[in-house]
Amino acid sequence: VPFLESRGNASTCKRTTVAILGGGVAGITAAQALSNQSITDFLIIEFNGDIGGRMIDTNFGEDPEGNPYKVELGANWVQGLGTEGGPENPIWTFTKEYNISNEYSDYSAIMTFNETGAVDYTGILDEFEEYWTVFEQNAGYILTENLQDRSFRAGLSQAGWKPKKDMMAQAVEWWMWDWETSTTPEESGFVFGITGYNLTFYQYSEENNFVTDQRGFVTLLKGIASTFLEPNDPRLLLNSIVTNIAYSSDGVTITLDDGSCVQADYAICTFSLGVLQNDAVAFEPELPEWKQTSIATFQMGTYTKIFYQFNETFWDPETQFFLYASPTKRGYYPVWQSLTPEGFIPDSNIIFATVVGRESYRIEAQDDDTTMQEGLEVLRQMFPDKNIPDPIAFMYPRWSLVPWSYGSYSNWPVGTTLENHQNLRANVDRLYFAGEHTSTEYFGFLHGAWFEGREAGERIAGELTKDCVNVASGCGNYTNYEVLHGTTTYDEYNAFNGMSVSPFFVAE
Ligand SMILES: Cc1cc2nc3c(=O)[nH]c(=O)nc-3n(C[C@H](O)[C@H](O)[C@H](O)COP(=O)(O)OP(=O)(O)OC[C@H]3O[C@@H](n4cnc5c(N)ncnc54)[C@H](O)[C@@H]3O)c2cc1C
Repeated sequence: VPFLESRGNASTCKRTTVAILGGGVAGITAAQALSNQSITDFLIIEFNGDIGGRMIDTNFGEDPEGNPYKVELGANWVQGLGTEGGPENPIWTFTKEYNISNEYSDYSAIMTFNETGAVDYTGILDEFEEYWTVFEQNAGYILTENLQDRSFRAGLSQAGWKPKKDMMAQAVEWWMWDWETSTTPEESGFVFGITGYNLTFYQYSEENNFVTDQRGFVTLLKGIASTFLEPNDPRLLLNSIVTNIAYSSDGVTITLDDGSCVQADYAICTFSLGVLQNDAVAFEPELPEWKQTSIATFQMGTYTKIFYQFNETFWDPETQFFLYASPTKRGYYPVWQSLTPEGFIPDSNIIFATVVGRESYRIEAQDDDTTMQEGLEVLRQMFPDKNIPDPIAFMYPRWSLVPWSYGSYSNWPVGTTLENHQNLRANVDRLYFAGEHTSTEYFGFLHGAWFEGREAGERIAGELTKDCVNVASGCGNYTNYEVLHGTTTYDEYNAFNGMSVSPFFVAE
């Protein structure tokens, strides 16, 4: 295929100043930042038929009148709200502004179970909380002294938390770690695991509010978008799938799957880390080594909510969370969340389980009925005295297979550095990047995407208008690191360190 043909005939491309690739939170806040600086010539190019990205709901089950409920498949909580006089999470600000119905998630409204039924091991939860202070001190020391990072598992273990084969302790650990990050303590880095937690929950607050709005959580994003987009605004291209991004120091040409193209002075790619990792989009030229390394390094987790609606609430109607410890498998249908309590959706009789990571991949690969039966079997163990009926509705998404996301949200693996992550953020020529995954402070969260979209928009607006409003970190190019250094110099590979043959030795 001739080069020009592969990326569309540039002379017939739509022209725009800034192409915003993706209409999720980051794409919308990027466009808003441009609008705020009077740059109105932009195009938002979005795969789906609506904006929102990972803020996405679906109809599920039915209410007493026979109308479906709305449940959130993706983001569901405002995480870390804010304190009086302190900084406020922007997602919380807009949740209030657009009257998004929500309710405080009370993590102490919890009951604990194992395969024999209800067994109170909430004491282990309290114990883990006490260890958390030690984790924080240790991680803080490693960060300030620039010591070698380790896995979250190693961090836990060195602080004295060793769940061993106690499945109830493992369930507690899953609830406190895997549930938030979608990854195991073995896969996660220690320092940035603790840092990420602190920056959201200590900077704002330790409150998480669960959104139950029957218009969908995305109503919030639509509210923000309505401040600068008209209804049916021609600058929003929906159902438009980007396949190819050709970039240079002069501009960016974007090709869509129908062969049409957009030529822009700048572009902001807000596609998820999963999309970038799955080669769903081709870059011309290939992204530089430093960029590719960062894309390959960070992890895309998968978080799966498995929804059941019953014809009655057979569980305690006031309890929000039911934690289950499987006798054989850590992370097997571990958390069940009820929508019955006051403030949620009381008449719904909806309860949903959450699994992450490998368990998500396992159930994604099997049919719905098999998964439904597995969950029911767990519920029958948890409530041995109840006669548990078959559900009247059942559903779960398969996030790791969704072609516009390929997973749920990102996490920092073992042994990475701030520099490597900065490379994930950094632009390559006129092609900028933003999204949940580029947030150093709030990766994995809605507010991370919100800040990062705004920053990319402000950096480009600063270049175009010569008026830089992003005072904290400037406008135009992001910092990037061409070379990432290891911690062992080549001459240390010697007999004194136990390596008496060269690591490159090959017997003749
Ligand atoms: C199951 C789940 C639970 C979560 N829970 C929470 C939570 O409770 N609280 C919280 O704060 N955060 C939560 N998150 C994270 C939050 O949803 C994300 O951080 C945020 O929505 C990411 O926004 P974004 O703009 O970076 O990316 P996205 O929302 O993914 O936006 C990128 C956009 O690009 C589009 N796109 C992708 N590929 C293409 C292509 N080839 N061509 C054109 N367009 C394309 C996509 O359709 C999408 O609209 C959750 C996420 C998931 C999946």
